[in-house]
Amino acid sequence: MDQFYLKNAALYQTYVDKVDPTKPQAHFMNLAPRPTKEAADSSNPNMSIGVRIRPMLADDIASGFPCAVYPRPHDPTAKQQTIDLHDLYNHPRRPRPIFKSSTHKLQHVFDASASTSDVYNEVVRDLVVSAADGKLGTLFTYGQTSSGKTFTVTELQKLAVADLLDRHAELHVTVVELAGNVAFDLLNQRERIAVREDASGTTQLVGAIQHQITDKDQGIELLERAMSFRRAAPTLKNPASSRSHCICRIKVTQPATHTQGFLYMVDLAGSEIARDVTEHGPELMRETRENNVSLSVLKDCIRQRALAATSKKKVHVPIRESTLTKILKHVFDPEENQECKTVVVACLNPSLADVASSKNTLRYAELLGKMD
Ligand SMILES: Nc1ncnc2c1ncn2[C@@H]1O[C@H](COP(=O)(O)OP(=O)(O)OP(=O)(O)O)[C@@H](O)[C@H]1O
Repeated sequence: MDQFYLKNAALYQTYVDKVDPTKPQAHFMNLAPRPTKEAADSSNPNMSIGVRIRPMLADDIASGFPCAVYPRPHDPTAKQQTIDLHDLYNHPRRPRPIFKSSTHKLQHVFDASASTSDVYNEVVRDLVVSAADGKLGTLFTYGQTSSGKTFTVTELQKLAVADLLDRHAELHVTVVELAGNVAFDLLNQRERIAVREDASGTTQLVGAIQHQITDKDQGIELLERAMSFRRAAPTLKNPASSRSHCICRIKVTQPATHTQGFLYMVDLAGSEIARDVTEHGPELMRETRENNVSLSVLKDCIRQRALAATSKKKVHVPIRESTLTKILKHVFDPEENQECKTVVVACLNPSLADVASSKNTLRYAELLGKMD
């Protein structure tokens, strides 16, 4: 596919240049227009979905792949923002490749010019306020490998800590890495820990040390120390690819009222498709398989949780099938009665080389928007 895209990069660009972004969906080369995808439900005040499109990096540009992801200009009056994705296909009965676009609508879209502070102010601050009020807040970033998840979540963690300290909260942080179903404490020399449900059904990180954060600099130092213990390996797509999920949990206590909230900030391992793993050795392949299994359980939980929101029948959400979803139980459990706000930031690498993965990421982001 890469060779096909590279060979037709100039043709692709001529199609992209002809796109009229005011149309609901751009279609060229005699393709019949399709109805625009059903907009995601943005009415749930406890769930926000954002998409962050990282810039094309020097390496992306040097590799010759054009940009495939085009956010439309921000419309402050609209409930949802629009992204167009342009792809190119071979058609057996046509002399030239076919250009095909899809339109995706999401609550919050951050283009390549947006800073992490913009993401924080628009979607994460509310979550932090909620945790400071004694509730549960969860942020997770997901997307294909090298889409900017770690870049985004690392900076958001620091902004959240600074904001919580400004709110005079007492903070205790735990940072855990999940390689498949095995959990390690990143603030205790990668000691292995256990993930268990207690009698009340709450998931506990047994053996993980909670470190108090006393000021911003010490908080940043702790978070950076945790990141330095994270497993990373060079891959075809990312010279410093995180090979695991990373969960940063901040316990937020208000000394005046004794309320206790939790903020979870989760950097998911990158999803990798067959093309991304052609140069993986056996160890990287094993990690990829394990990560893909837990991401797949996560997707099942997302799908089933969305179904549970609309079905009158009891729907099974397979929360216990992976350690990751056990830790995120409060997000997916339809029986959960503690108020929980969730923010998902789907990350995209805009290169045409990754367009199939980007489409998947956007589809799941739209599905998440339907969780009620
Ligand atoms: N918004 C951004 N602005 C500038 N550079 C970015 C941005 N987002 C990501 N990058 C760069 O893109 C590259 C990949 O980002 P990152 O490592 O965060 O991806 P990832 O999704 O966590 O990948 P993996 O799943 O493989 O760990 C890094 O070099 C990072 O610095």
